[in-house]
Amino acid sequence: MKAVHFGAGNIGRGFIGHMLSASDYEVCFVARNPKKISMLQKRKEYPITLANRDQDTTIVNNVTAINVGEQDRVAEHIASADLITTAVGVSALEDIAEPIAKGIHLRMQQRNPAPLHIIACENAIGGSTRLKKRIYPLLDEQTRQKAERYVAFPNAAVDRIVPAQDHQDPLQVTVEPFYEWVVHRSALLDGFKKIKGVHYVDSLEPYIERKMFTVNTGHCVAAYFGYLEGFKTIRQVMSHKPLREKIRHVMEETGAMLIQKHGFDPQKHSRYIDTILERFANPNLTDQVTRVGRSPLRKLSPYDRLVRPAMQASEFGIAIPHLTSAMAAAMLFNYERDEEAMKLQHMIREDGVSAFIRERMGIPDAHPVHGQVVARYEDIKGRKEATILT
Ligand SMILES: NC(=O)C1=CN([C@@H]2O[C@H](COP(=O)(O)OP(=O)(O)OC[C@H]3O[C@@H](n4cnc5c(N)ncnc54)[C@H](O)[C@@H]3O)[C@@H](O)[C@H]2O)C=CC1
Ligand SMILES: O=P(O)(O)OC[C@H]1O[C@](O)(CO)[C@@H](O)[C@@H]1O
Repeated sequence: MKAVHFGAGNIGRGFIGHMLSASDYEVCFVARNPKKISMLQKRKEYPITLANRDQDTTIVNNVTAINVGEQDRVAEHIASADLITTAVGVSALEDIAEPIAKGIHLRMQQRNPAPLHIIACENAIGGSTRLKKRIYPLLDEQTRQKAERYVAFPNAAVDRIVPAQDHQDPLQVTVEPFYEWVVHRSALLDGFKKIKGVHYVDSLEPYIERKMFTVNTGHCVAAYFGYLEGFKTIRQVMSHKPLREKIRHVMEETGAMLIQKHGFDPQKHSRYIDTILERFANPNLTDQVTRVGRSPLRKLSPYDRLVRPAMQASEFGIAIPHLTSAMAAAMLFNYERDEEAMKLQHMIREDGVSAFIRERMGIPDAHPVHGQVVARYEDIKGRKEATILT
């Protein structure tokens, strides 16, 4: 069985490539970095190290790579593949739609009757559906009709912390031991080769919401609160007891919503939060707050990890003082090397906080969450300025 994976970055190599190879898929990375591509082509393997006490290392084999710019070669690989996966970042899905569309077109021309599954492994709700919406307009009507029968886009939730890193061997990647990959089973076509270790479910929403609004909410909140306090790494943030408590409170607020919406057992959910806090604090992993807080415009968008749980909690009448503080902290993330952070600061300077919350976060002026976020923003900003002045 053959898989084509877009993005040979941290999650691509450290999670998806590893899982696919362990399930006897031949994996071809479609990547951008010429040095990594050439090394993958020559070596056909790379090491991954677990961030545990013994730093256990395993070799991922049966892999190769091609450059995303070689569109004909990419199309040929897609025409004969069984599975396409992606880990390029949600915003880059639009960039890979065209090469995938060309591959599907060639595949249909070649009358390959085998099912093709396309799974976006990104931090987003409905990532594969979003990718499909980018690909379909690029297909002609006949190819689109065939794709409806032979190509499936199951949504998925992926969870494994893989920080940005630099090793002597550019292919090496250190990952946390924990992982969870959940795939929407009902969207699978007959003939799909199961990936070992993947959890297949008929209803994905409870899983993806639990993951996004606990792990991803908690993690980015650790980054934004930590950044405001001047911490560099998530480990430092987690060692600061008052901040760790604040992060837990945010996760308890999203948890109250998740428990009410999906009927999760409160005690089990509390243990889930504990496990996640321990994962953030992993002493064998160094993760920068600026990586975990990256792309704040995306993280503050209406369907992402901050606004979406806040709006749902509000509908259930759940108080969210900590979550609204976290949203305000995200709006104060002004890391100069993050393009989105700079854009965010520019927007707030130009149009004001209220317009940002309305236009970019999708929270109308009259909604109670709107006023709460404005108040928290002014409060945190005021306190920060007072600290700088004293
Ligand atoms: N790192 C983590 O802990 C986790 C990340 N994710 C998600 O996985 C995705 C990837 O994240 P990371 O691996 O951390 O980022 P990364 O920056 O390490 O990897 C992304 C890779 O995609 C490549 N890429 C971007 N555009 C491309 C294109 N058009 N064609 C081919 N390759 C392209 C980049 O060159 C890079 O190597 C994101 O959506 C992220 O939210 C999900 C769970 C955990
Ligand atoms: O690209 P994003 O959304 O910042 O994703 C990275 C986040 O996902 C996580 O892996 C959690 O699944 C964290 O490592 C990190 O905070």
